[in-house]
Amino acid sequence: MHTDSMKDSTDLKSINTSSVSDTKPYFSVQDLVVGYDDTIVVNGLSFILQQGEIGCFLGYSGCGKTTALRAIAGLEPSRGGSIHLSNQCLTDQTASNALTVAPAKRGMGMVFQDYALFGHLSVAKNIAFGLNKWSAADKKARVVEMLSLVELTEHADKRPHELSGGQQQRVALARALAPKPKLLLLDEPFSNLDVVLRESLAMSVRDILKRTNTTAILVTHDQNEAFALADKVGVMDKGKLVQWATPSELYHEPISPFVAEFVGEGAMIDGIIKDGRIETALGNIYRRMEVYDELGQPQYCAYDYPNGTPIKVLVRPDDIIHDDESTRTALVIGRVFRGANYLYRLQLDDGQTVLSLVASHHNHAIGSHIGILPLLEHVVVFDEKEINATTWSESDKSKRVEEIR
Ligand SMILES: Nc1ncnc2c1ncn2[C@@H]1O[C@H](COP(=O)(O)OP(=O)(O)OP(=O)(O)O)[C@@H](O)[C@H]1O
Repeated sequence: MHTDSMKDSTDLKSINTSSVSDTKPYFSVQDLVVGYDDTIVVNGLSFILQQGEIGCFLGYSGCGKTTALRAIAGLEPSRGGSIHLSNQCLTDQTASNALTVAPAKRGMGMVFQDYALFGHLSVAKNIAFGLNKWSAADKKARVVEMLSLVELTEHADKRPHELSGGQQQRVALARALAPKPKLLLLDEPFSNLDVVLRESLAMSVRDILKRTNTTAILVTHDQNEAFALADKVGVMDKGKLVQWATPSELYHEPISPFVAEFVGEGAMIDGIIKDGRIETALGNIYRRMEVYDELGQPQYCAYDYPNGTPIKVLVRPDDIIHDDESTRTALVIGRVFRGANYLYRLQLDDGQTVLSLVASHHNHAIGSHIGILPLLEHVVVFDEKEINATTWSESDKSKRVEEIR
């Protein structure tokens, strides 16, 4: 079963990048391998970005995000694979004469976690730093433009230490963007900032990158940041890109239980196949086809598994609705106040737990039972080989529609 996003990355293998120039992606990484001494840290990374797209590597600490970013910048040597940017080959270890373009010649800008600003230079001079080959007039105009872009015009003559953390990071962004890089790399750019500022700065950075049509790659371990900033997010695990997809696809169509549990909140419950449906402690799940009849009713069909096959079902907090009228109840075993909502941890009759988002005026004590209404229409299910059995490829779907008709 394939999602379109999977096709994006796997189809790359079949693209003959030398002959089909108009279908060539703006930026492509193919089978990249990077390591330190005897250890492979990035293992076969492949993805593409179109011009102006923002990509992100998301993953636990140590999974190889920064190493992948540094190899793209040319700061770590790659041991395998190729990288192409805007019709230029930056490294190709697959060619008979392996080639590598030096970091300074790759046309990339970088923004780091610690801003790396020059403390003795003014904001304007920091921004002008990479423009030494520009004429004085062009340089001056570009600095004015960048100051306005990051809304720091009135701070042009200040030193970095006179600015807040968020302002300093905007100076770093303006400095990186000033020379018009072909690709901007951002390594945990907001991790020194407090949580509230992080999300609003991520949104304003996205706005700036979109306005300047900048192609960028962000590294973060914070999924809110990834979702606020990126068009495509790659979830990494042990040096591999597990899924490269839009934030919404990652959330609704995770390719494996690892992605499902890493992205968003939720709980996995057990199910078992019985006559083409899945029996669970929350009720039966029928395979939905995302195909509708003339009356707009969704069409269902049987899951392709024999009776007795164990299944894992991902239940998100918004799949469990609190309903006082419901005869199905669950025991409140924990809760977290989230302002508008409580996130309840609920125990089902068979001991399994699920989460539920409930408006915070419904204040139920730990130890009480509440009525629940499970919405099992869009849950994601995984078989024993950890394959997402919910996602339909277009060809699987049309074949199935034909069979049903
Ligand atoms: N210079 C180095 N020499 C040897 N090993 C390294 C070096 N840099 C990183 N590593 C190792 O490579 C692995 C991946 O590190 P990397 O910094 O790429 O991970 P990361 O996903 O960016 O982690 P974090 O989110 O903590 O920054 C880790 O096990 C790390 O210890």
